[in-house]
Amino acid sequence: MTEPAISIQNVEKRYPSTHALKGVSFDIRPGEYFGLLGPNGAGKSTLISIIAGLTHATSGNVAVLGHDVRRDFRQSRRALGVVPQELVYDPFFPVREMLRIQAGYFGCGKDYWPWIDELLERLDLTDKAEVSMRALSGGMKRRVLIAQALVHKPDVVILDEPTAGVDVELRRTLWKFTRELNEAGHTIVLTTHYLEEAEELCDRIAILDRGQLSVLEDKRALLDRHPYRFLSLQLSGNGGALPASVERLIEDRHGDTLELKLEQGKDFIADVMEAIRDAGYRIQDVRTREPSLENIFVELTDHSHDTDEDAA
Ligand SMILES: Nc1ncnc2c1ncn2[C@@H]1O[C@H](COP(=O)(O)OP(=O)(O)OP(=O)(O)O)[C@@H](O)[C@H]1O
Repeated sequence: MTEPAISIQNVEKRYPSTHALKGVSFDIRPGEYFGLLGPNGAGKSTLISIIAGLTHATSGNVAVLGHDVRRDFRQSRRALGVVPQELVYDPFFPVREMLRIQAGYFGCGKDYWPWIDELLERLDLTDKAEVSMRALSGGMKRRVLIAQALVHKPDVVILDEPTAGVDVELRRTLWKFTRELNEAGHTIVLTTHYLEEAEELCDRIAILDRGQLSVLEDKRALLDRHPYRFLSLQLSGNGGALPASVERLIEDRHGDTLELKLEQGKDFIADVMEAIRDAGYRIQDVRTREPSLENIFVELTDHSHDTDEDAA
């Protein structure tokens, strides 16, 4: 069997006041584009820190391409490129020099310089190569961070919210670039709060929720497993009260528009429209929409109906 890109077995992490990871196990397969999602405080950053060897798990095992992150730290770290959430850099070095130094930390010498120039090119940084970090804009610094994580051509790349606060153009550049890296054989792990990003890019999705794995599934299967669709109806006319059969489907109303959620095989568009016409309205416009990953995520991580016991 092929070695997992990342293997996570029974990982627990306890901080003095928080049980951040409560026994998490899953494998990330080589070559996949993997989405690690979860609400704030779910434990994503803690798990990434453990994978990167920056924090130790309280118990459990993690390996990158078969290298245990504690016992074989150097090899596991060498196989990994982590694009961090926060900007950390030395302000005085010019960009290209800084990247060459960074490559040196991984034992990568001059034969990696052409790759560094390629990274600069792909991230639109070539004309900034001689500029010092402190003179770059926030978006440019973020591009450098990505280059920095990739200087040693790691097999596995972790992107921890790479597009938080970046403009649309850079976001597009990054999407394209990471997809190309993935096509070239790199395993990509993406954490993001932009669910449309995960929906667009990822093959499989894991959702961490309060320190536990609540979902691990192919994206397509996850989307298909939620068999409902949204119906948006624009009404006119002075009709009366809508029947209960329609009222119970209403998710939102704004102006003359009703947003309804219909379960496949149970609620039928034709029946709904007929009931609305019978109530004395004209239907001016009809739109339907499939659920997005965002809708599913909200549904799966909504704890508003939980009891206190569930949270413990
Ligand atoms: N160094 C630390 N010391 C104590 N508690 C911590 C520490 N780091 C994280 N925690 C706690 O562990 C839990 C998980 O936090 P973590 O940052 O891993 O979540 P996250 O899923 O990355 O959240 P976000 O999406 O907000 O970044 C939280 O309750 C957090 O307060």
